[in-house]
Amino acid sequence: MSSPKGASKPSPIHRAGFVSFVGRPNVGKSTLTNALVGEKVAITSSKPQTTRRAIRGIVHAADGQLIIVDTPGIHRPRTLLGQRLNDVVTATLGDVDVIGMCFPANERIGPGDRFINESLNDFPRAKKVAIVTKIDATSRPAVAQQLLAVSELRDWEAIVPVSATSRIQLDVLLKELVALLPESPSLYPDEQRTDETLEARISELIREAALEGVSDELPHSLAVTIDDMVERDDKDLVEIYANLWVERDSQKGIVIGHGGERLQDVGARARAQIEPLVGKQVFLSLRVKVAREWQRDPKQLGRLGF
Ligand SMILES: Nc1nc2c(ncn2[C@@H]2O[C@H](COP(=O)(O)OP(=O)(O)OP(=O)(O)O)[C@@H](O)[C@H]2O)c(=O)[nH]1
Repeated sequence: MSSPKGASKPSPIHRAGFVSFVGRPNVGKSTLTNALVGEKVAITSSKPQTTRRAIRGIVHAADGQLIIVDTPGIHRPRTLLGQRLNDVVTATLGDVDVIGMCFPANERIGPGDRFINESLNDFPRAKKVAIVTKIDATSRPAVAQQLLAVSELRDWEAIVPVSATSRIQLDVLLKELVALLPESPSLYPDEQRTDETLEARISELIREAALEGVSDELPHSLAVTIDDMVERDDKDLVEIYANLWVERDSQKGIVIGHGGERLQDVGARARAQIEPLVGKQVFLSLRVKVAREWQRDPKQLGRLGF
């Protein structure tokens, strides 16, 4: 069959693939993921090492689809939980097309950055891009200095300065990342932004609310499970029954707060985030429970979803 007259030009190249952002804790990986995806999919927090799961955010660009696999910070394991985090990182990075290593513009490159940069040699398949984050937080000369320092670490495919919170250069970064992906049709439907289950996203929002304004020892000791989600027939309402797990009785006190005030606050903040997600009113029941030393116990880790 001959081709019809005036057949349309071959369509432009479409790309799709996986990217993972790595870097020391607190360099802005989760915030960058959220800013690129345009919807809250990854937990962000001012506390380091709060990202546990490989969460995918999906960015739909005109010429490609970028699937972001958000990994926890690479660090040396201290507990069994730490060990599992590193396993997640290794499994994830072995599988992605592009690794975006993040360096905050406002902090000098240190041994932690060098350690991670060197470990990237173990993943030869992935193309490596340097992302200088938080450029809003420092001066232009300091950003320039950081770009130079980063360029000396390895032969990057690209070096892109960005600010996730001020939304500076996000389009440039997206273009660079998509250009490095393999030619492929979209891997996910257009309307989809994440492949996390609703339950997992709700758990993360509760965890994030519970971590706000607590002392540094708590983040690793906090896990959330959802017992039940009930859609009410008579009202536009979802009832969510969740447990907040801590390791020690003393931590239980911290989470609940004086007269239960803190827990009420946590519930209110979590609910405000969950309601737009489920598109309904939410009744949220939070119970704080103690699972002793759960970070070191494989059985408990399994039960808590790690
Ligand atoms: N000024 C400024 N702050 C930022 C920017 N991006 C992130 N931050 C802040 O940096 C802190 C850490 O951000 P996260 O996105 O949680 O960092 P992360 O690298 O995902 O941290 P882990 O999950 O611990 O690995 C938060 O307080 C953010 O608000 C940015 O572009 N500008």
